[in-house]
Amino acid sequence: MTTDFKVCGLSTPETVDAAIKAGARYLGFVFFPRSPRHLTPERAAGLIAAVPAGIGKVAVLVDADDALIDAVLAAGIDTLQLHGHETIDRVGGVRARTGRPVWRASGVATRADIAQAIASAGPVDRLLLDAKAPREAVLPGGNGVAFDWQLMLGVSPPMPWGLSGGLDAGNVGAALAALKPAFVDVSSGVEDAPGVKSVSKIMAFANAVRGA
Ligand SMILES: O=C(O)c1ccccc1N[C@@H]1O[C@H](COP(=O)(O)O)[C@@H](O)[C@H]1O
Repeated sequence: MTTDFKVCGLSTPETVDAAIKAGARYLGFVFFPRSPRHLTPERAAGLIAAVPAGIGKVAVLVDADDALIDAVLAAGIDTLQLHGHETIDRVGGVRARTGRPVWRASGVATRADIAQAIASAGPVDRLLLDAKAPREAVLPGGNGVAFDWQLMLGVSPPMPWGLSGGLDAGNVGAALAALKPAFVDVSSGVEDAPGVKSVSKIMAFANAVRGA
């Protein structure tokens, strides 16, 4: 069975279409002005309108307020990926208020980070383990950096979890074989430049996931 994958940071009709044709289970849209992948809810609505039922439309949010969350849901988003410093109470509050699936993303650089990510995830539907952002990074994610996957050996999070950070067509097979996450998430690894997605790299990533 093929592992589910998400293509994140989509911003054009062509690349949304490519991700759908490649078999992505989730499409990610970033609502964070400092990101080169940032979209307004209005622009996202135009892209989401073309997505068939059955494919998840995930908003990547960083410490978003309720007004932005309501705007992205109105744009057609169905799943909320919280990628900032949201507390357990905030995660639970967003889930209770919206009734939508919530994913909690956490940065990993050490085994202690993984334990902390699990302990502080709150009532999430999925946990997304991403590489901790480099000190000089402007973004909390989407930096194309992987963490040391050996840190996950022997760790079995009690909730469905996904792997992200620095994945691409060349390494995702090894990641899947070693860690067996419920899903994988890619952004920089299917780009020609920050924010510029590549149709051929999306296809190559999908083939690598299927071949794993
Ligand atoms: O992609 C972004 O611009 C972004 C901005 C703010 C928070 C998260 C972001 N992306 C997420 O980062 C990971 C890993 O991305 P990459 O493959 O290493 O580039 C992924 O979960 C994206 O959803």
